[in-house]
Amino acid sequence: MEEAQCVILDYGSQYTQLIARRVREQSVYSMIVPGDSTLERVTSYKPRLVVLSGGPNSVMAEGAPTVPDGLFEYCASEQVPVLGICYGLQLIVHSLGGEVVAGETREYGRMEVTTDLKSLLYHDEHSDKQMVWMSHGDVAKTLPDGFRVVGRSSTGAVVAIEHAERRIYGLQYHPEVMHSERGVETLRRALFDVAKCDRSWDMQSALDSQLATIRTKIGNTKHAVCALSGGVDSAVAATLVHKAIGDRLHCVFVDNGLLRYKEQERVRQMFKEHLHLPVTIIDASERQLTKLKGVSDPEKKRKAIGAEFIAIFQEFAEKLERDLGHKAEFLVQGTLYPDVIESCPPPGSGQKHSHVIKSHHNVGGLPEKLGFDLVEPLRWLFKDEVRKLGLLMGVPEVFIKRHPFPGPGLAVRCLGDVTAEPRALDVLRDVDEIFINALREFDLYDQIWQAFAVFLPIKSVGVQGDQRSHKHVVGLRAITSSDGMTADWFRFSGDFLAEVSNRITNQVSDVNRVVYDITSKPPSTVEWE
Ligand SMILES: Nc1ncnc2c1ncn2[C@@H]1O[C@H](COP(=O)(O)OP(=O)(O)OP(=O)(O)O)[C@@H](O)[C@H]1O
Ligand SMILES: O=c1[nH]c(=O)c2[nH+]cn([C@@H]3O[C@H](COP(=O)(O)O)[C@@H](O)[C@H]3O)c2[nH]1
Ligand SMILES: NC(=O)CC[C@H](N)C(=O)O
Ligand SMILES: [Mg+2]
Repeated sequence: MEEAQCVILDYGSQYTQLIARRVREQSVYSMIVPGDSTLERVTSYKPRLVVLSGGPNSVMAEGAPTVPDGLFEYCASEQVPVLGICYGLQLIVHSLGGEVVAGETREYGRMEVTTDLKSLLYHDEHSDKQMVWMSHGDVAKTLPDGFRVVGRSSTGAVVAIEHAERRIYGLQYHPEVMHSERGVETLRRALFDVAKCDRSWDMQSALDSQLATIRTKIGNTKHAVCALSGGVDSAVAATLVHKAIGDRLHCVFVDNGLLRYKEQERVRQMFKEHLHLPVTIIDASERQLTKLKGVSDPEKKRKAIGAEFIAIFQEFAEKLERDLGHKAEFLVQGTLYPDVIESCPPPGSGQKHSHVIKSHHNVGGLPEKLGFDLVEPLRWLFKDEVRKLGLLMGVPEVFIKRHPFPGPGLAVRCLGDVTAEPRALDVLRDVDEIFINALREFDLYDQIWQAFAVFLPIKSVGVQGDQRSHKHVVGLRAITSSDGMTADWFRFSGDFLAEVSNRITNQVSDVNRVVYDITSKPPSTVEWE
């Protein structure tokens, strides 16, 4: 049986994989298992640290997930430390005799906490104050015997606890998210100072093992279709699979009518100059927009787009079979972990406690009858890890540095029925182009993780040239992030925003008002739908 120094019990947090990647970043191999696994399963990995993840449930609710029977006894007898995060902390408190109650207010986003520098979790820090990221409603009211508080919020709430002798630790905040300032250091202390793990994992070994896995899966004669979007994930996935199976890989790019300004031409040029892989471009704009007519529910829109993508890939595979005589049994997609976790708890993944946030077109939006076996070599990675893997394989910077662009494209940025207002998509394209060009001109593009415009299906009153106008409102969004799981809005200067707003209202005649989105994720998401 495989060994993993760190075993993460998953209670359905949006951030479980993020914990795993933070552990990978420390060169420690980790394994995620469902929160209700048996004790035997957990102990079979011979962990040196057991982490209990966050989750959407409340420990007080009937049927809420609990720790495997005997976990705390095993950890005590084998001297294996336990770290609970958010729901994990609440589980520790609830299971060992303390009390968890619903907080008076829920806490989402940034918060300053004061920590006890005597705790092993914080022991070599210079300051006892740090900014952390919260996402919870319940709080620990009384602690089980032997526990003490080692971190408090400015309002006095318990945010970190420990039982130093039993080596059980709990954090109410999320150390794994980038916006928790010193979260990585805290996890590092848990891994090395508390649990004495060794560093023995790296990206090159992950690359080698992925290549071997792909070769075994596709074999020496079979063919695969690769959905290529011009974005970084599919460029890296295609490069990886091409390394494994060479010309048996057939790439296809779909223009679904929801792309940005001149995207098809630009992507065609990028593929030609930089990627050197044969790509077939399919124009499916009309059929996709017809399918979206009258659909305004965001989930229905996403599913309609996912289904159409697959229909097009299937037709492409049939054409390949007719032209070349090879049946493509596999579909390669650049699916990343955030696509998976927000979309659906995939069967067998152990994420059955998670909530569906939105169905990404390439995961939860897929139709039931796929007709392909999926090859998704990046499925367990995050965007920045994919960028690193891409650089390791020599994928050109034009792909690596591009802002992400979702497969459902402008459909999730044009709220409601995208066909309701005939000019909506064109207005959105023009506004987006002005905004992105301004970011490049003012040297801001690379400081921002993702930026785009949103078309709102409402009109507002304005005055232009002494005349009353009744025109559309557009939103601008720009965020900082490292992986898209959490995000903060980018602090532009007022002058920059004024310049962009001016350009938009002067150049796009359908718009008389521009607003800037100042919400973090959580509580918002990056895209508006
Ligand atoms: N227009 C498209 N044509 C073909 N495949 C697409 C298209 N858009 C998305 N896909 C497929 O869906 C996957 C997920 O899309 P997603 O936008 O998350 O990744 P990406 O486009 O490769 O990278 P990025 O997130 O940087 O935009 C892609 O990796 C690709 O396999
Ligand atoms: O390929 C994709 N298909 C989708 O259906 C999809 N939905 C969101 N995104 C991108 O994922 C990141 C996180 O976005 P959200 O906070 O809106 O979920 C952001 O980078 C989004 O642009 C998608 N990408
Ligand atoms: N993020 C979490 O783990 C949340 C835990 C629990 N559902 C709460 O709201 O307090
Ligand atoms: Mg994309």
